[in-house]
Amino acid sequence: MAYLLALDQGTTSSRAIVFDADGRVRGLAQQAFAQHFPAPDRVEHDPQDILRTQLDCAREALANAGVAAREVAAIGIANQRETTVLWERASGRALAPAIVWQDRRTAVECERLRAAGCAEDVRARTGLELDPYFSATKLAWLLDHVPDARVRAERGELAFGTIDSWLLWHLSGGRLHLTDAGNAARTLLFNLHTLDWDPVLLKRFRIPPVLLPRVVASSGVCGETDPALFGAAIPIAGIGGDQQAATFGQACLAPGMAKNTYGTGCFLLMNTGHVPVASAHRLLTTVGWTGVDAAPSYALEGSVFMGGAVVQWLRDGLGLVKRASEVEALAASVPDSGGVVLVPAFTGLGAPYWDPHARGTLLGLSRGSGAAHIARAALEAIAMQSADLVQAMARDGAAPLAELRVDGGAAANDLLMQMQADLLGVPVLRPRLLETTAFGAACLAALGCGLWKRPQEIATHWQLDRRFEPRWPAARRDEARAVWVRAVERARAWAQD
Ligand SMILES: Nc1ncnc2c1ncn2[C@@H]1O[C@H](COP(=O)(O)OP(=O)(O)O)[C@@H](O)[C@H]1O
Ligand SMILES: O=P(O)(O)OC[C@H](O)CO
Repeated sequence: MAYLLALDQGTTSSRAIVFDADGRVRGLAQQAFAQHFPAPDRVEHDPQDILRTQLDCAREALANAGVAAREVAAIGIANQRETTVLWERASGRALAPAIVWQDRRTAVECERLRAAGCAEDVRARTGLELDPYFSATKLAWLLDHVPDARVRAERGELAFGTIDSWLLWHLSGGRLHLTDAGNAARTLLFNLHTLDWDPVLLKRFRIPPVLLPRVVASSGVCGETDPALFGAAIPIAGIGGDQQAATFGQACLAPGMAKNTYGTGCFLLMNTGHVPVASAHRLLTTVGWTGVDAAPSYALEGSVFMGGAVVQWLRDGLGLVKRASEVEALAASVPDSGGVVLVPAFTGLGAPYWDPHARGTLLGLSRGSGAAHIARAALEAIAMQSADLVQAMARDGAAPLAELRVDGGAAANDLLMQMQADLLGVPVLRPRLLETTAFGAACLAALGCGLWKRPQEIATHWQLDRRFEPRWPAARRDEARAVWVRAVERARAWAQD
């Protein structure tokens, strides 16, 4: 039997899963790692923590599965995207903490570039917003603030990478400096149309080209692991940003199919086929994957910064629940939120608003409001933000959504999934395997190493757990949406000054 090892390097934890050739989970390991918030607008990870936890998980998952490295046909990597690492080529040592995708320290620089009239051109080239979310301004910040970094970069001593590149470098003992087009497409430095680094953008963001990884196919053998790591060299045959990987793992292979992942944030991606569809409503156009069909696949994406993280805040910030899973019973103990609306713009608002100055807002409180109403409002906010994305996609002329496939930690919440179906007016489909990100990475690797022959094989492994049917009439939906729109207006631009 041949096996696949999927590495899922997420924002709050590293995971590894061993799948067999029929797509069944054989072994799993997960390790959380420290989140660092050195200032209100900063979020950092220690790149060494990322590496250590990821390698530990890989070894533990193999041990749990009772699988030896030589039995693994290929490794697939899925990773938190945009998070930026700068390291020294000679030693493989990171020069500074990784700047995480949620970090807003470069908001002012993005504003300066927008004021200089760059946003439209950047959008046309990259499909992205000029927002601190993406890697380019984070990398420029590192080059400007780490002592000697810019000179050393110019001399070719340093390497830049998103987390896929950082892992690949160390998995290969420093031999591979690579990324895939899906990850590259999140940097603000990559041209969606030429599928290569864009010289105009490199100049605009002041990035020396010598820092950049080589772009390879998302699915295809790109190298192998250092034999010292797992006891034998393992081919590496899949690379995907975690949201792209989840879209692949959800078998959203045909244009118009969409998935939403409810993790720390919410990420809704719709496959648009082999053409990049430009958004007029501030969604992102992104590369899905390459190397699967002759032409690359593209997606329209909406990214919400606070998804399941709202529930973490109820737990850690307010102490309303002890565990995230308890929020469902608390919210279900009241029939509605009693007029309470929470806009969780704790780190600004992502798509379709892109307002780094919006802040969290709790509205409609009365003497009767209690913890349960706030919990319910928090779940509604997650569903409302996702509905904003679907609405923007419809306004962009996307085919009406027939169904939404869901995954991620918070998709386990039945009440939230029912709210989502009610608010969208389409069925929400939850698969049995919620680890679709890791599964997608395994699928990219299985096809990349030739273990699987056709992408359609993925669909044969996708199994339904539960289908949530919409129950609200359109009028009720519109009413609820109108209240939400008013609440979002109150939250916007709050921290402008
Ligand atoms: N039953 C639940 N209801 C609502 N949210 C939940 C539930 N279980 C977990 N979560 C939330 O889901 C998130 C974890 O999901 P996960 O997919 O592991 O995230 P990530 O990959 O971003 O680290 C956390 O933010 C947590 O608060
Ligand atoms: O680690 P996740 O699952 O929260 O995903 C993070 C995204 O890739 C950020 O764009």
